[in-house]
Amino acid sequence: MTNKTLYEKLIDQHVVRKLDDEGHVLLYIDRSILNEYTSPQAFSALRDHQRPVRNPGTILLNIDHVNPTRPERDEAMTDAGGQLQVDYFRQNAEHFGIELFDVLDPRQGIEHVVAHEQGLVMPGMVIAAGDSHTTTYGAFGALGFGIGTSEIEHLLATQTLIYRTLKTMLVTVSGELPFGCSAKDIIMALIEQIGASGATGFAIEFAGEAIDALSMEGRMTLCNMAVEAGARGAIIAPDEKVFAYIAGKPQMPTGELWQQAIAEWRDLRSDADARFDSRIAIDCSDLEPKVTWGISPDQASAITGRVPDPAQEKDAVKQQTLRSALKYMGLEPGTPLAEIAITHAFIGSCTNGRIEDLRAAAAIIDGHKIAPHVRGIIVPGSTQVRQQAEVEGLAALFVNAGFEWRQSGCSMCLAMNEDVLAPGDRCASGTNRNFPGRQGAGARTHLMSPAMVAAAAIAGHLVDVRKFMTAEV
Ligand SMILES: CC(C)[C@H](C(=O)O)[C@@H](O)C(=O)O
Ligand code: SF4
Repeated sequence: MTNKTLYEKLIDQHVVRKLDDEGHVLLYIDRSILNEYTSPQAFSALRDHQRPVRNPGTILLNIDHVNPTRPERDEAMTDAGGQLQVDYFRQNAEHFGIELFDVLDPRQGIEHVVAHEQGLVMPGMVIAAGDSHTTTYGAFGALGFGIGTSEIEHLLATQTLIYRTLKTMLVTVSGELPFGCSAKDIIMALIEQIGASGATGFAIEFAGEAIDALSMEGRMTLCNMAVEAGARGAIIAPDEKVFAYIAGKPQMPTGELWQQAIAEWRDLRSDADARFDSRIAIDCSDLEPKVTWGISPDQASAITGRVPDPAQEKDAVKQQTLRSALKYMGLEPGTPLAEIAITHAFIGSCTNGRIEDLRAAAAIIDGHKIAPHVRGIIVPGSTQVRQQAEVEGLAALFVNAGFEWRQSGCSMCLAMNEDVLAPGDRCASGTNRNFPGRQGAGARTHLMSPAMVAAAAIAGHLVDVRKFMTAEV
């Protein structure tokens, strides 16, 4: 009998060599996904030293950050900088013999949606990629984490990384998710509770009945956004739901190999007496739909709440932090959150751009029109999600309600293409980051679930989604 956490087991299985007594190891990496934005210098360094990529078959190059999402798709980027990045990315794919999902590829999309669609994520894997939301893969019982450009170079050259093992945090979520709430509200509640750096230095394991009950999409939302609490890894022990979801995906084993794989994957769980460095318990039965009112993901509250009053804050530093958040957000203390008017509504991103998110939004929008002063934009997480939404009639429903229905990419999640807000714009956003300028210089972001965004788009202001729901929705 061992007493290890799932995280420790995955690390143990991937350690090539222990490097010191401070927790540094040489870690074997099973898979990597690179985007056009964070990989160029890594490739340049390999070229300078005339090094090959050690195992090109384990890498995928995928364009998502800078590509336009205008409905009529072509290969051209909007600006010269983006075009340069994409052109170099294409050259690197060719030069190093690595598969590329280019803009017009039917498999293209945001990397954290594409990866599992293509069956690249399997339980037990360690996946390091040039993007912080690689934590998403924890939903499949894989350890995923983001790496910087020099680490990408090391990984490409050696298939390994110098890695510092993390402390472990068990987040147990009990209770039944209430009406109107989703995985987004659970993760926003956790971040609000522990703070935007509350899990820095930790790998989180999520467990408990509310996690078991979540769909795969919900689990991905949860693990994806765990990085906004500082976690460089968030993992859920794989169960039958995972196996059913990944079965038959491209690149998954089949037949006898598949049977062997799931037999091994069923053992991927923390031991009953595993020791965690930290434990957090959340009862989700009294959650209410969440929104952020500030410039950090932990500056959040239930939609029934009000903009906080800095004067009530005794701690001078915290008071100043609050004041500057409200100044940037253009909000008055005490304003009911449900009275904050918006100019934009955005649904998309690797946090909430999957088919289930679009279905949740459509269920709210059905039969409504968006408020005349609101520009509503929906950017599916992948080309596959887009096609699926069209087949299901969701796209038509969005368009009839007044939304723009666009092609896939990161888009207004980080505004690196032409999908940029203007100073003073205020966006109800189903994304993951709300720091100043995230969606455009001087623009204001309120994070929330896609259903909440849909409701806000209709109302023209932040609003409690439960007002738009019948008990059956
Ligand atoms: C561009 C990339 C480095 C970045 C990340 O790592 O997360 C981006 O995807 C984001 O969401 O801010
Ligand atoms: S959708 Fe947003 S969070 Fe996700 S990878 Fe793209 S920019 Fe980063």
